[in-house]
Parts: sequence; C-alpha cells; structure tokens
Amino acid sequence: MLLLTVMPAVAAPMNAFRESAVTNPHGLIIFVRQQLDQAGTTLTPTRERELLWGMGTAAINSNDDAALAEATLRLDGLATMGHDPVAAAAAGFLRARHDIANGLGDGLGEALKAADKVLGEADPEIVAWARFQLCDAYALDEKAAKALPLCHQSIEAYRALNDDFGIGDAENDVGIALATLNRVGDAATAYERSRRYYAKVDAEQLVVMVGDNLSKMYLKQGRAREALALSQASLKQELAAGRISDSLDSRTDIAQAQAALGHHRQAYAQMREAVARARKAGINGQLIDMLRVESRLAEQAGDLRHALADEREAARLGSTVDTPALRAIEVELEQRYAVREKELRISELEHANELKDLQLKAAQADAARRREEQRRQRLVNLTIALLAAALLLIVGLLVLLLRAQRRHAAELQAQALRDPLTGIANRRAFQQRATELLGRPREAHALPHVLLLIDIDHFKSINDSIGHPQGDRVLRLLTDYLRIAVGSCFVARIGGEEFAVLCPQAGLAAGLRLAEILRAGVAALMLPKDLQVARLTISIGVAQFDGVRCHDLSSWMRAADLALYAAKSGGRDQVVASKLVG
Ligand SMILES: Nc1nc2c(ncn2[C@@H]2O[C@H](COP(=O)(O)OP(=O)(O)OP(=O)(O)O)[C@@H](O)[C@H]2O)c(=O)[nH]1
Repeated sequence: MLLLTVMPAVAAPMNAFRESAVTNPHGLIIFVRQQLDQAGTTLTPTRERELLWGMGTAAINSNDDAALAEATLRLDGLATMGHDPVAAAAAGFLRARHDIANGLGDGLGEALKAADKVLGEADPEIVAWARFQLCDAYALDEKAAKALPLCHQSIEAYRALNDDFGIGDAENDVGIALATLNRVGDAATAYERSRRYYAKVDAEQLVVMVGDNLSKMYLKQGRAREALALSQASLKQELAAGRISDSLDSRTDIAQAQAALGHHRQAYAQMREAVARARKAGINGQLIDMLRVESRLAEQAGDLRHALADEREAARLGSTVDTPALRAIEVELEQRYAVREKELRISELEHANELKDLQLKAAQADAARRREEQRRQRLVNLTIALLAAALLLIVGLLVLLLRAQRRHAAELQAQALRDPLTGIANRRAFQQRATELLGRPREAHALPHVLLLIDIDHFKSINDSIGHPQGDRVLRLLTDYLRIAVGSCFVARIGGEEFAVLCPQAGLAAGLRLAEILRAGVAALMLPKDLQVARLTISIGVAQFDGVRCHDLSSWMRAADLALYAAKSGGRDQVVASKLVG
C-alpha cells in the first residue's frame, strides 16, 4: 500500500514525493530510509537528493525532528560532496520551514539564501520549485504582502511547465496569504482554485486537506454548514493518515462550526476532546490557540469556571517567563470574568425579580378574585335581603289584602243581610234567623216561638199622596219605632211595606200582647207635620210555631200571613192570631 502511493514515477526533480509527503509522511519516511539502506552507494545523487527532500518535507509535516535532522544532514553532505547547489538549497528550505513553523531563528533569511543558490539554474523545474519554496516560506511566516507576488510567480512557472499539482500547491499558499490579510472571500476563491488543480491530478487527499483551509474561510463567511462538512472530511483523512497536528486543527474547526450552528454543548465537548488529545500528544504550540477556542466555547456553553481555567492556561503557555505580564493577563481575565459573574448575578436577580413580580401579580390576581367574590357575595346577600323584604312586604300586603277582602266579604255579607233603606235585617236575614231558630232542639217546657207579620195599611195611598221618597221616610220612621218596641225580639223588613217580628219561646199570648202594643203604638205615633200623613196604622198577623199546623218555616209563615190577611179583611189596624183563622 505504502509503496503504491510513494513509488516515484519519472517525476520532475524534487517533486516525486510531494503528495505522499503530505498525505502519508510517516510512510514516506520509512520508505526513504529503506531505500537509502538498501540501495546504499548505488543511488544516483539526484535520486538520493529527491528521496531526502521527500523525507525532509514528510518530517516537517509529521513533526518528526529526527527524520528532518537526518534528511538535512544528508542533503548537506550531498551538497558538499557532490557540489550540488540544489541539495544545499533543499537543506536550506527544510531548515527554513522548520524554523518558520516553530518560530525559531531567521527562517525567511534561510529560505532566501537557499533560493539564491538555485534561482540561476537553467532547469526551469528547479527554478519553479525554488520559487514555490519561497512563496511557501513567506506565506507560512504570514508575510502575505511578500508572499503573494512570489506565489503568483510560482504559479506562472508551474503553468509554463503544465504542472497542475504545483499550481494547486501555490494557489493554496495564495489562499493562506490572503487569509492572513483577512481577505476572506479572495482566500476562499484561491483555496477553491487550489482544490480544482489538485482534483485535476487526482490528488484527492490534498483536495480534502485544502478543504480544511477553505472551511475556515467558509466559517468566517457564515457558511457554517459547508465549513463543518469540509472539516469533517478533512479530519477523517487526517486520522487515517495519522496527521495528529492537522487532525487537531480540523477538530477545532469542527467545534467552531458547530458553535456557529448554535450547537454549543456539542461544540464544547468536541473542543474538550481536541484539547485533551493535544495535551496527550504534547503539541503545545497548537494548544494555546486551541485553549483560547475552548475557553470561548466553554463560556458559550455556560461553563465559566472552565473558560477561565483555559484562558489562564493559554496565557501561561503563551507567555515567556515574564511574570508581571502573565499577572496582568490574569488580572484582566479576573476582571473580565468578574464582570461576567456580575452579569450572571444580575440576570439571576432579574430572574428572581421576575419570579417575585409574577408572585406579586398572582397575589394581586388572587386578591382581586377574592374581592370580586366578596362583592358577589354581598350582592347575593343584598339580593336575598331584598327578596326577603319583598316577600315580607308581599306577605304583609297579602295579609292586608286578605283582611280587607274579609272585611269586604263581611261587609258584603252584612249588606246581603241588611235592608238598605231602613238598616235593619232583610228578608234573607229573617229566613236565616228563623231557620236557625227552628233548627235548635226544643227545650222541654219552653213556650213556642211566635211570629208577627206586620203590614202598613193603605200604604199605596200614602205613597200616592206624599210621593215615594216621603213614603220611604215613613218606612224609616216605622222601623225606628219597631226596633225599639220589639225589645229582645228580632225585627226584619221582609217586603216593601211588610215587616216580621220573631220572638223565640215567647208563647202566643205574649206574642199577641206585643202585637197589640205595636199596633197601638204605631197608631198613636206623632208623625212630623211636614210629612202630611194624618195617621199611620198597621195590621198584624200572629202565629205560634206549634209543631203541628206550623211544622216548618213556610207553614209558619203561611199561618201568620193568613192571620194578617184576616186582619186586613177585618178592617185593618188590628191584630189577628192564627189559631183564630180557619
Ligand atoms: N215609598 C215606598 N213605597 C213602597 C215601597 N215598597 C212598596 N211600596 C208601596 O206600597 C204599596 C203597597 O200597596 P198595596 O199592596 O196595594 O197595599 P196597600 O195600599 O198598603 O193596601 P192594604 O195593604 O190593602 O192596606 C205600593 O203602592 C207600593 O208601591 C218602598 O220601598 N217605598
């Protein structure tokens, strides 16, 4: 497998292993060592130089300092022994890249010196190679302004050689330089061009690797989803190739893309894992930036304690032994987090206040509800009281009405039993009294009841002579007299000018005596002169209730009436007893 990917074809000088140096650096180092051991002195200097350059670049890519030292020393040897300026330049470029990558010494100076050795060479491939190494050194050292023209020269040189792989390399460095200048859109375009050139030569792994650079630009452009996809593909490849450093970079990019997508907890977890792996691998240079990213993601995920610890560690690792500077950073951090703590506290207090506010509102709502209930209860009570009062009033009114009705009924009843003209009992009252009297059980030795029927004599003539109203006056005068004269007997007007007197248990003799008194009394009455009635007389028929001939009210009345009729027939102004009448 390894051999298939790193076997040199008939390649341009120095470029035979450029893909595998990136995609499989460990494998290439092993392969070169094997080649050097096995071939020994049979190797041509050009082939050895090519192998050593491949090993050196692979060593830089895999942080293998031993392999790098081995490669540069052997290249130096080739340069000296074989008077090979290309080998000397190769050793110089490797040292320059190492120094630039690790921030040591004068890497750029080293690179310029190396380039100087070969830029005058006749071989355009060597010149293009050297130009690219310069472009690469300046781009890696973040000297973008200088890197860009060098990289473009390099691209032109590769274009002249139809070296698409080389153009892909140089476009990648253009992207790096533009990214340093923060020209995010242009950098992304350069990376996209680089990927297209790599794709043309089927360098799929490099397409993915440049994708990792492009991912950073996409992230800055807010294209987090695309960035995430690129970094994930990149990580997969790096893990398979064992490129620890690159894989840590991709993990960092993935975490940042996840955070940008709002998956803060997931992002933080991813970053924690990346930092743990960096620590395990002892890659401190990268760890500082990773810790800063982790701190930011921890803060976003709400883990302030961790965020502070990460920042402190990054500051410690990043600082030289300048303790006051470190302290200043720590103080700044403390202040920043104190402010953050304060903000959190305020937000907690605000939350608590909101809760209290809600409780207050609930209490107010409760009080309002109770007040409403009380108001309703009062209304109900008032309604009940009003209804009770109304009911009492109605009952009172009904009682009053009932009494009035009773009074009215009694009055009506009284009226029904009273003669309106004279004010004494009428015929109906007489019948009731008589019926009631006859209904009583008869006492053993009691005298019979006596009935007197009285009729005014020639009353028609009186009416005719003095007028009907005066006739009424006569009737009232007679009544006044009778009412007094009958004593305890009951008197009633039972017809126009006819009266009845009922004397319970009086006996016929007493009845006749009373009748005679009445007749005589009336005949002797002194009538008012204005009445113009010379004399008033009455006829009276008397009948006792003997229980034989008179056995009920009608037979009793008939008997009295016959006696009265007899009195009239006998000449009037007289009393006739019923027993005398046949
Ligand atoms: N003023 C007045 N006259 C009445 C009333 N009721 C009945 N009379 C009159 O009483 C008279 C009765 O007349 P009659 O029945 O002919 O009897 P009389 O004239 O009394 O003759 P004798 O009974 O035979 O003596 C009539 O003229 C009735 O109009 C009344 O309430 N007021």
